[in-house]
Amino acid sequence: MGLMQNHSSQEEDLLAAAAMMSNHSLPAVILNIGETFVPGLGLANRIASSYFQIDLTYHIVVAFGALAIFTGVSYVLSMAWDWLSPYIVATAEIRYDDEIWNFVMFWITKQKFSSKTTSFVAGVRTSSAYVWTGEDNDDNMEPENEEPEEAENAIKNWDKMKAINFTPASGRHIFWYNGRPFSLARYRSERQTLWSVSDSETIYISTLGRNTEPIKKLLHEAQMLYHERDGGKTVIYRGGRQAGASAEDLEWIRCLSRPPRPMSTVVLDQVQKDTIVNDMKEYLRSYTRKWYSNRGLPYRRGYLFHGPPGTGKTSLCFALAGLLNLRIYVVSLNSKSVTEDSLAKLFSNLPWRCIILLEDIDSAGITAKRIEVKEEEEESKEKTEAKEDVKAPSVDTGGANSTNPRGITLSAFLNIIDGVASSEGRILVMTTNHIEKLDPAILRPGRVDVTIRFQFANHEMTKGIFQAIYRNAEGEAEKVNDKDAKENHHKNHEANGHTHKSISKGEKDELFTPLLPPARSKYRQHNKSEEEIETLATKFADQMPLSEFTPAEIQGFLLRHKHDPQAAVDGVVKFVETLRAEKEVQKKGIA
Ligand SMILES: Nc1ncnc2c1ncn2[C@@H]1O[C@H](COP(=O)(O)OP(=O)(O)OP(=O)(O)O)[C@@H](O)[C@H]1O
Repeated sequence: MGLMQNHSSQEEDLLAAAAMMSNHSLPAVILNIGETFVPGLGLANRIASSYFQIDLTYHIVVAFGALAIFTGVSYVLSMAWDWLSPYIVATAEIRYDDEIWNFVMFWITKQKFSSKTTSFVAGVRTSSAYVWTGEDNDDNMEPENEEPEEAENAIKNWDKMKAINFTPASGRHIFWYNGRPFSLARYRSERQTLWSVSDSETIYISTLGRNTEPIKKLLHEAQMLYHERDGGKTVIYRGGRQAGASAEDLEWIRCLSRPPRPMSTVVLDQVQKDTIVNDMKEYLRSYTRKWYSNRGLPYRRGYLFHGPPGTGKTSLCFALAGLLNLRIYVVSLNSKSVTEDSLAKLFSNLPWRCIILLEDIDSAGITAKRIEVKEEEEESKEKTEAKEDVKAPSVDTGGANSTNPRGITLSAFLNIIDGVASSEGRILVMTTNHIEKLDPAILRPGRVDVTIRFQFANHEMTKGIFQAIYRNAEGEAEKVNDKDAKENHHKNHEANGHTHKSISKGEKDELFTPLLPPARSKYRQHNKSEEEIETLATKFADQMPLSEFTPAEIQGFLLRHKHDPQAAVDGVVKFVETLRAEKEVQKKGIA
C-alpha cells in the first residue's frame, strides 16, 4: 500500500513538473513578460485563442523580433554613417555663440522648406541670445500713413505686431538648394559656465559629396542676405556681455540698425563739417592705405570730439558712419564692465574698416595725468587708511566722478588704442566733455589727428536746428490741402492755449503739453512753406540767448511742438525762462 501511495505521489509530482514546464515554455515566458508591461495581455490572449483561434504570443514574438532587428540595423547604420560620413558628405557646424548662427537662422526663415515642415519652432526672433541682433524687424512693421486711431492701436499692440518666424524643429531635415540635397540638423543642449546654465544649440548643415564649396556658398548667401536686410542702414554694435559670461567678458553685440542720419541734420560750423568729412573720405581711399604702408606708418586715424553734453558729438559720429557706409562700434569707458582686459579684447576683435566710438574718455584712470597718478594714488592710500579706522568702505581709486570703479590706466589705454592688437583701417572717434582733463599723450598726432569742438548753440545753430526739425523730409506731406486737418490743426492750437500773437500767462505746463494728433495723420505736417519756416526760424533764434543752451535742449523743446512751428516761436520766451529757472535749481542742488 505504502509503495502504491509512493508511486501515485511521484506521478503527481511529475505532472506538476510537466505543468510547470509547459507554463515556462517560450510563449508563456513572453506572455508573462508582456503581461508585466501590458496588464490584461494574458486574458486577451486567452480570448483571442478561444474565439478567433489566434495565438497572440506568436505575433508578440514576431513584433519583438522585428523591433530588435530594426534597432540593431539602425545602430549599425548609424555607426556606419558616423564612420563613413566624413568620406561621403561635407558638414559645417554652426555654433550658437557665433554671429554666423544668426545669418543661418535668418536664411532658414526665408527658405520655402521652413514653411513646409510640419514640425517647426515658431518665434519672434531668430537671433542667438549670445549674439543679440536687436529686434530691428520692427522697423518694417510700422504702417505708413496710419490713421490716428490705428496708430494708437499699433502702439497698444506693439508686441503683437512682431513678425513670427518659423524654423524647422530640432532633428534632421532634408532640403534642396541649388539643385543639391542638403541636410539641416538642429540639436539643443545646455551651455554650462561657471556662473550659469543656459540653453544652447548647434546646427549642422551637410551635403552629399566631399566638396565643401556648396556649403560655403550657402553660408555666404546667408551672410549676404542677413546684411542686405540692413540695406543702407547704419549698424551699431556695442561692447556688451554675452548671456552667461562674466561681467568683464565683453563682446561686440549688434544692438541696432537704423536709417543713416543725414549730415544736414547735424548742426555744426560748415568748415568743421567739411574738414572732417573730407579727412575721413581721404583716409578711406585705397591709395591712402598704400601711402601709409609705403612709409611704414600704421594705417589708423583718430578724431576727438569735445564739448558739453548734448552738443552733437555722437550725432556727428552717426552721421559720418551713414555717409561713409561704415559700422559703428561703441564703448563707453564709464561702463563698469569696461576694464583694461575687456577693452583690449574688444579692440582685438574689430573688423577691417569701421568707426570705433570711445565715449567719455575723460573717465576714471585715463584722466589722471601721469604725474598726478602717483599723487592721487598716495592721496587715496591715505584716505583709505583714514577711513579704515572708522570702518568705512574702501575708496574708489578710479577717480572722483567715475562710475567705473576700476577704470583704465592711461598707459593701458594708450597701449590698447595703438597697440598691435588694435586693427588697422579703423577710424577712432573719442568723445569727451572735459578736454582739459586729458593727458597730452592722448592728444598727440597719430592718436588724435583732427579735433572738433562742439559748443552751446549760437544764433546760426539755433536757426539750423529749427529748420532741421520743421523741414518736410522726403515722403512727408508738404502741403496741407485737407480741410479737416487744417481745422484740427487750429483746434489743437487753441486747445493748448496758443494764439498766434501771444501765449497766455501762468500756464507753464502748456509748454510741455503735446498736441493732439490732427484728424488725418497723412497730413500731420505743418502747412508752412520753406520760406515761412526760415522766417520763423529767424524769429525763434532772435529770441534765444546766445551760447547758453545746448542743441539737445533746444531740440527737446521743439519736439514738443513738432507739428506746429508757430507754437514753438510763441513759446520760446517762456521756454527760456523755465529752462533758466530749472538750471538754477540744479546748480543750487549740486552746490
Ligand atoms: N549739433 C547738433 N545738431 C543737431 N542735433 C543735435 C546737435 N547737438 C545735439 N543734437 C541733438 O541732441 C541729442 C543729443 O545729441 P548727442 O547725443 O549727439 O550729444 P553728445 O554731444 O554726444 O552728448 P553726450 O556728451 O552726452 O554724449 C540728439 O538727439 C541730437 O539730435
